[in-house]
Amino acid sequence: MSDILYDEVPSLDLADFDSGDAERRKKFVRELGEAYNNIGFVAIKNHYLTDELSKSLYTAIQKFFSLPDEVKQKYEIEGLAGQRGYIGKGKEHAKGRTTGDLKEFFHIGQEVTDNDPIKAEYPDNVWVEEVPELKTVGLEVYRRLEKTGVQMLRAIALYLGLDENYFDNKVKNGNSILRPIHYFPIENPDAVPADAVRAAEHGDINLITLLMGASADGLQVLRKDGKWIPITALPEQLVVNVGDMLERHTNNKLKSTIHRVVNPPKEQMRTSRYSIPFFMHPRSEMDLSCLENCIDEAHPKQFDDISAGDFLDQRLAEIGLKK
Ligand SMILES: O=C(O)CCC(=O)C(=O)O
Ligand SMILES: [Fe+2]
Repeated sequence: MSDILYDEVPSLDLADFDSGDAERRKKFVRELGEAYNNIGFVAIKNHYLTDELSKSLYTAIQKFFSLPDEVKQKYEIEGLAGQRGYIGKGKEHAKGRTTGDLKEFFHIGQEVTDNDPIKAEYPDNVWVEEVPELKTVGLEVYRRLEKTGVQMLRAIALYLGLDENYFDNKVKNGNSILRPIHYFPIENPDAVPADAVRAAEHGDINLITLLMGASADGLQVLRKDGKWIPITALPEQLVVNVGDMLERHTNNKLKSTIHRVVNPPKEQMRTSRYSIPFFMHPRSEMDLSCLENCIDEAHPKQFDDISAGDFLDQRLAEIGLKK
């Protein structure tokens, strides 16, 4: 276990892992593992998303979120537990809280294009008549982030002493979600609940999260010594962090670190913040039981056995999305 106290999230170059050079690959795996064993977050460059695509997606989502609330509500579909389409202001709260976060968001899910029977498990995506480009751009970004995630999981598998392709078939047609978020302007800060924040402290539910650079500051990660560290990814970087599913599966070896998005100073509450995380989920049948090689005398088994699907359902109820 490494005890470094980072002042910023470590930066890695995915090209090191993608290169055919064994030493560069090993270095990437070692540094990634060290960071995930410690702070649970890294920033990577040379991923598979382009600047152009990311800009196009930001443009499309800004167009969507600036539609009147009544129009956006057409895309908020009952019975989907917030898994597709629009989720309105204040609907989601962090686990263990009841005050809703000061955000609205939109979910794009997996499009199964082969004849994998898992297609029947997933609700159809919800597309927006007023912003048709959200579909084309959103799906392209989804595919590229998914591909980047597969590479990250290969490096993680090697760090864990597993076969490099251990996660491949577990995330193939997995239940991942692309979530453009709008932290909306607050005209009157005194009118919102005193404890309401943009995103209250939480760990992500999924295996790993890939986060495109946000439009403004505010994201912070909780370091082991209790200090909140701001995350400032460079424009060409993606932030990739460990989620609760991976923490569980690795019996706490890899850390799902608590993070939050703080409110801006009062005079800037009238400004928007946008961000776009991609939550990489496996197929629901994946067994999240602690890996044998992550259990020993010094690290007794910390979690009960559960499948990814059951774990997700449990957490969706805890954050107010599933009744
Ligand atoms: O908006 C951000 O920068 C991060 C959002 C986040 O942590 C989440 O949606 O899980
Ligand atoms: Fe998060």
